[in-house]
Amino acid sequence: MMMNSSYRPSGGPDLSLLGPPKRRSRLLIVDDQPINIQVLYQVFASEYQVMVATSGPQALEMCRDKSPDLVLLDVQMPGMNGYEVCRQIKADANLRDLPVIFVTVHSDAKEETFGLELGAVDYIAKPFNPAVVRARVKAHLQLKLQGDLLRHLSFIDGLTGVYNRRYFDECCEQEFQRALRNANEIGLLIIDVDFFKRYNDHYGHLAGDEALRQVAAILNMQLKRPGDFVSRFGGEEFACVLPETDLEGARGLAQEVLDAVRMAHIAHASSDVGPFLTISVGCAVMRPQSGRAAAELISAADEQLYLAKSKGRGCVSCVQL
Ligand SMILES: Nc1nc2c(ncn2[C@@H]2O[C@H](COP(=O)(O)OP(=O)(O)OP(=O)(O)O)[C@@H](O)[C@H]2O)c(=O)[nH]1
Repeated sequence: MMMNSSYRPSGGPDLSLLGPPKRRSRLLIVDDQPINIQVLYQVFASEYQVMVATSGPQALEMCRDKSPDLVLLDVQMPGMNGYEVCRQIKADANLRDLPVIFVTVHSDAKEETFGLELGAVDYIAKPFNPAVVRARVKAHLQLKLQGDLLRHLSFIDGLTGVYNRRYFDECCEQEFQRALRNANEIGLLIIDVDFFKRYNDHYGHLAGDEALRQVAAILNMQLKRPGDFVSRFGGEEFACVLPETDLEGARGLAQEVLDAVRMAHIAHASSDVGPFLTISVGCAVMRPQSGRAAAELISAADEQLYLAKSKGRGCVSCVQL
């Protein structure tokens, strides 16, 4: 599954997803006949946020822009029919998890099988019983929300609550491609806790875990722009992807996170840097061009981290590619 960064809050994952839903579910009704729209609207308007599209292309646009939770899709429409809309939804990595229910007068077994094979979750024949349609939609929405939650959890690091390496790998590549398309710069920080083996040896592994949680929370707080995100890159390493950020901006942020960790005054009696826990930060910035890869940005930030370590730790090292 692709993650769409436009829905990502700054810094870390949206933990509000773990609680009860904060908004009404969004239904998109797609039909070219106003009378059909009206009937379905009346069935659902009191319970859901209902949106309407009257053609296939408009439906696809609304799926991309308005993030509905479920689509009720008429089959027979002039121009692009419902089957084609469904096919395009299922072919789009950002939309393929969106449940589609066909609502149609053409309800023979062959048509129904065809619609389900295209990836629809259900097929409702007209004329329909409103109570049955309501119940079916409710059941499919519950499944959708559970699926969303599971997908979301699969991208979170269990120890620190920030995004995990899997999320980093997908989203760093996605942001890199976006920067390439828009001719923007992109920055990457790779952050490592200094003398962390000694920390574990001195305070114990559980205290080490707690220190990692604290560092993750500090990094989360420092990242304020909607596209920025923190992830756990490895054991005691974190990575921050900074879309649309130049060298000066990335260097400034790197220094801010460094200062914030130091100012948290987490005691580290066996560090050579000072009495408190510190981090080293490798920072790389580039304006991607075709033929270049996100891996280049990652290995450059990693090299800078190595330089920061060799300069004595507790500092930032940056490069513009
Ligand atoms: N408590 C805890 N420790 C971890 C975790 N993941 C990795 N570590 C520890 O982090 C330590 C990293 O050690 P090193 O790679 O030698 O680096 P370092 O001691 O930080 O030394 P420098 O990076 O050179 O400053 C190892 O002892 C790992 O066991 C974790 O999830 N929890």
